[in-house]
Amino acid sequence: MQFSCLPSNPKSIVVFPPSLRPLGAPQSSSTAIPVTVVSLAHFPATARPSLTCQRAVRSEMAAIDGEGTRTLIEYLGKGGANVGDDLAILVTHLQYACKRIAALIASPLNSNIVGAGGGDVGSSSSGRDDPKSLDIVSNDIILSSLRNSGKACVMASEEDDFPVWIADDGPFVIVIDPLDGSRNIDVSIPTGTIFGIYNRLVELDHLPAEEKAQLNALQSGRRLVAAGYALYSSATILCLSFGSGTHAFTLDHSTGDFVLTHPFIRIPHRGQIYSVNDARYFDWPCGLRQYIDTIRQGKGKFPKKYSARYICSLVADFHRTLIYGGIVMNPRDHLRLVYEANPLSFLVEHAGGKGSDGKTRILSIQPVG
Ligand SMILES: O=P(O)(O)OC[C@H]1O[C@](O)(COP(=O)(O)O)[C@@H](O)[C@@H]1O
Repeated sequence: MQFSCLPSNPKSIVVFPPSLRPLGAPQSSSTAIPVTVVSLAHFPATARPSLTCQRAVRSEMAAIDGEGTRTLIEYLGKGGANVGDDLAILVTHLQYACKRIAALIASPLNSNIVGAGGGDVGSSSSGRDDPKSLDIVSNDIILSSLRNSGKACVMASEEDDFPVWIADDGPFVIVIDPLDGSRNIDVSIPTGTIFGIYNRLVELDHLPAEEKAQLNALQSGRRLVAAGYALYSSATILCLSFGSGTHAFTLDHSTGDFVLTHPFIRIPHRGQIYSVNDARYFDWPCGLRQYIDTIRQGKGKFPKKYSARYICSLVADFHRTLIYGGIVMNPRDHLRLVYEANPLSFLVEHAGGKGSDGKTRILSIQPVG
């Protein structure tokens, strides 16, 4: 890991390093990677949004300025981001699934289900009447929504061993972690759903379902059409990007609508918070130890001492970093490129930040398995 290349006074950052992969382990969808989120100033001009994209953003902003409250459904339509009918329908089904998961997590009845911390449940070897974990129930909710949408060809989920082929004519590929952070659910710590959306690769249509499901799910993050997360916390937030800005919607429980509350999020140029599991300090490479030591003593170019915040729930730690700035990272080997790092990197890049493994742009890493 090359943390020596990080500035000693980083702007806002998210990091998950690859060199902590077990030796010889392939870089794959199940591989952890470092992610760095830095301000737009750190991008070369060529990596900045194109003029066409900037024009689309300006007209979208004008549309938002001219109106009051805007719901997600309105935002998706012709007067808003105008994402196209297929994508609008898909996202409508996904947001419904997220609302069902939010309700499930908050329900007193979910003790009949089992938190992911509750041991080995819901596995295929269990009996039919065994309780399922909330992860598995969330996975089922998402799959059924995608089937109902008619717009998904494949769902690749962190919960499934293999991607599930849904429909030959579904235009979109969905990669998803249905319930991240669920280890903490029994103590009501925030959790989240993370997803990415790709176009179906029509050139693979002739292949057997299993093969085309795999290959469609292994697209590079650069090909993402959209990405998002739902944060299940004191408020339920749905944060989305369709490639022109990153926007967050808050669930209004009185109407059941997601309302646009954070249009065009810009990650602050500089934050004062670092977020990492400090207990692993002695496992970190020395570059990372030096970097954290420097910022927490206020010895970088930015003279203030950074504070630590670590919820141990990726969506919650990421969301705080997106809004307040700073750096969030996981230098261990258990966050996934396909389901977690790619969608979050897409979101942070469209908010003016950066996702890195310490030396490489996350979105440029080709998943291999
Ligand atoms: O134990 P660590 O290294 O602090 O990891 C915590 C991270 O693991 C996660 O719980 C994800 O783990 P899973 O992918 O196994 O659900 C994240 O939400 C969190 O950021």
